Amino acid sequence: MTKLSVNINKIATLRNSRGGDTPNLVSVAVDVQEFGAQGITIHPRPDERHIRYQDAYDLKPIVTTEYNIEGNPIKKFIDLVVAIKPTQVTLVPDAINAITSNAGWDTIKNQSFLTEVVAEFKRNGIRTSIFMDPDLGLIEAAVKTGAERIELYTEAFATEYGLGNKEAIKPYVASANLATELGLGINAGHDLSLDNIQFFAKNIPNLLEVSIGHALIAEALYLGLENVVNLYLHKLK
Ligand SMILES: CC(=O)[C@@H](O)[C@H](O)COP(=O)(O)O
Ligand SMILES: NCC(=O)COP(=O)(O)O
Repeated sequence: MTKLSVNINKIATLRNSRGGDTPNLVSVAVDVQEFGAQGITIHPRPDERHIRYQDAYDLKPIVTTEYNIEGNPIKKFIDLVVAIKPTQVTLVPDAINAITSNAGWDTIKNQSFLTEVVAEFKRNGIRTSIFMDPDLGLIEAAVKTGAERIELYTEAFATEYGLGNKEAIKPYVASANLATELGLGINAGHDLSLDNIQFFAKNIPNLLEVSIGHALIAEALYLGLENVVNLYLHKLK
């Protein structure tokens, strides 16, 4: 079965927008796990515009499922992850000012850098996953870094599937088959949603974990809105 890791970046975005502590990130993470999610994902960015580095520490004692920390392995990020020792670190080659993740690693160009970083996390007992486009050559190079998993970057699939192009799954299926053959575990994420997740998960062999944030939090708003509006109306009677 594929595990669902809920990315709670957007909860932190909402909290930060008022400068206070509503919604409380730790309570949300506790509830998300209570509701059955099998993991919590955060992606602290260098500007801390949503998840703050302190959040990563505050979450550590309450994440009883898989704790996945994503980010670009700059020194500050590596130190944070090594101090916290989550279940998994997902390496993402973010540009400093990227609005969101927009590319996977070039595992050929960055082979020696990634190999060093993966070894450092391995020494600390942390599983490493590499965020990747569905490119067979790059996946062959990924295994040489020593990483245990790859995370397939699903934005291209999500966009094409939304336009009705189901063929967009093909490179992901081929990538998953190759990764399995090479002994790499398979995660996936970015722009997965209630609309596309079932099709994606049904077609990708050996999909271990998906991390979903942006759409899941938006869907939680849509699906919860009627209930909350009615609760307010009731209080105003
Ligand atoms: C690696 C990945 O696809 C997600 O972590 C995504 O980047 C979410 O980050 P933001 O919430 O900052 O958009
Ligand atoms: N690794 C992907 C992730 O954590 C969530 O991405 P998104 O659902 O916010 O696009």
